[in-house]
Amino acid sequence: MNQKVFVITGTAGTGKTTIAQYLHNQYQMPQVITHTTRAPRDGEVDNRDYYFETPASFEKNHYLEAVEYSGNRYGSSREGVERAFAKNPFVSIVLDTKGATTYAQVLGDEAVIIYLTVSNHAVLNERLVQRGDEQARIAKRLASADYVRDLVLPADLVGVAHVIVNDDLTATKRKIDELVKQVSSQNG
Ligand SMILES: Nc1ncnc2c1ncn2[C@@H]1O[C@H](COP(=O)(O)OP(=O)(O)OP(=O)(O)O)[C@@H](O)[C@H]1O
Ligand SMILES: Nc1nc2c(ncn2[C@@H]2O[C@H](COP(=O)(O)O)[C@@H](O)[C@H]2O)c(=O)[nH]1
Repeated sequence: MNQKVFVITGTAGTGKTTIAQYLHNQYQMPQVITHTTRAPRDGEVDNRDYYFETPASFEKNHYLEAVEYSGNRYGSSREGVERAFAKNPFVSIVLDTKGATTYAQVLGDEAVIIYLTVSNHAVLNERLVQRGDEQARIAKRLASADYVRDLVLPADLVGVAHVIVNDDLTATKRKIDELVKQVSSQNG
């Protein structure tokens, strides 16, 4: 079976992590763990949610792509991708739209890009509050140029990304099921 990486992208609160967890629970797809210099949120665990790095340790990995997002560094290392592929031919990764664009360019058909969005952007703030994020962090995130950029599908991903409006989680999961079925059936 050919390898595929399901790249889940979209702005903050659109449900990227939720869908990566669904792909893991429903389809046993491991998530590529990426590296970040941001501090862990409550409940986040090193080596599971991220490889949490210092600015110095961040430099030591071999990145397929790396970005700065809302004042912190993030990167997906070749080592992290290989670790996930060692477990399963289908894996997922959660990236900002800049990283998703790089994956589409570098991996071509091996990357299945999913762009999540919502009908009303106002719900994103509410979702981050419900998730338990600190108000100051939410305000910084929503004011960042990266958050605003990711509210719109980048031109390079038009016609490439599968766009899913995640207003209703049950409906979103059904669309993900259809996509996994389609990719599996085309993957001799
Ligand atoms: N369709 C939905 N309706 C209501 N709440 C949702 C929906 N999808 C996800 N959520 C909730 O919204 C919150 C944000 O979701 P999640 O953490 O998956 O977003 P994210 O895109 O990974 O955000 P970030 O980029 O900030 O990490 C979570 O509490 C999640 O349970
Ligand atoms: N281009 C990359 N983007 C990444 C990577 N790891 C995570 N992310 C994205 O960063 C933002 C912020 O994440 P958060 O956990 O602080 O909310 C979000 O869009 C993630 O998808 C990466 O390695 N490369």
